[in-house]
Amino acid sequence: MPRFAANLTMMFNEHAFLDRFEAAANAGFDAVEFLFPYDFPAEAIGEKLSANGLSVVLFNLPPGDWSKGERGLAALEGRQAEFRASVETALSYARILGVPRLHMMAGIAERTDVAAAARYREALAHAADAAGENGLDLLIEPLNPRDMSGYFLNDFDQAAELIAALDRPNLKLQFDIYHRQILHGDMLKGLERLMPITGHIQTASVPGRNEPGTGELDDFRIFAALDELGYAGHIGCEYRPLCDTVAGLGWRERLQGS
Ligand SMILES: O=C(O)C(=O)[C@H](O)CO
Ligand SMILES: [Mg+2]
Repeated sequence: MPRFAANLTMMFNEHAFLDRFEAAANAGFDAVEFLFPYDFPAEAIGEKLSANGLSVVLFNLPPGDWSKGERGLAALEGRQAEFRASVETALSYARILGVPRLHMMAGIAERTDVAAAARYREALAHAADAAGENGLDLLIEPLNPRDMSGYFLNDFDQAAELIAALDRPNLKLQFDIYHRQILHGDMLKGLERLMPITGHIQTASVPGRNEPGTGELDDFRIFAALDELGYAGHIGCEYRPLCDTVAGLGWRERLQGS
């Protein structure tokens, strides 16, 4: 049976961020992920993890100024120094929190912009090497344009080609089932083909981005396929609950015995 990590950016929003750790543990999770820890000292988050017997399986590098629409610095012009500083910030949090992987967002840029593509590649190589020196994986995730308009990395083959070209053992794909379905479909074949380069999986129903089992896909068939493919990592529950988070967790009972 797959293991699930609660995404504390989307789930347990009934509570303030630092209180979501206890809520997730009380709801039976042993692992969490979140987008960004940087509003809080790493030590404060570390205390919440250890007090609640949780591990953190993923978070992102700082994305630039989110409130101004920035969604990563890597491909942006004139932001290389800031980008490199953001790698160091993420690594300092990673060392304290013990996370095994980081997601690097690409930024808003045209996919046909050759200079942006070169900046992104260079940033990726730098971040992957820095992560590798710390024993971490570095992940990239294609995002669909409905949720993230203008995002540079918006195609799973584009991601796979970059991972092959950069040829770093710790550079991997973040396979978000929700984005994959919106961008390409062909879910089971896509998982089978991309599993060798996949470092983390996330789930949400499509198109609502809610609890598994509430959308157009057979999410439970997909979870079974992940088992069959030998995926041993956590599946991040990156969904917006339709109701109270705990009341909406009934979908996990459908996994018993699967
Ligand atoms: O949006 C997603 O699916 C993510 O996982 C990113 O980390 C943040 O946008
Ligand atoms: Mg995701």
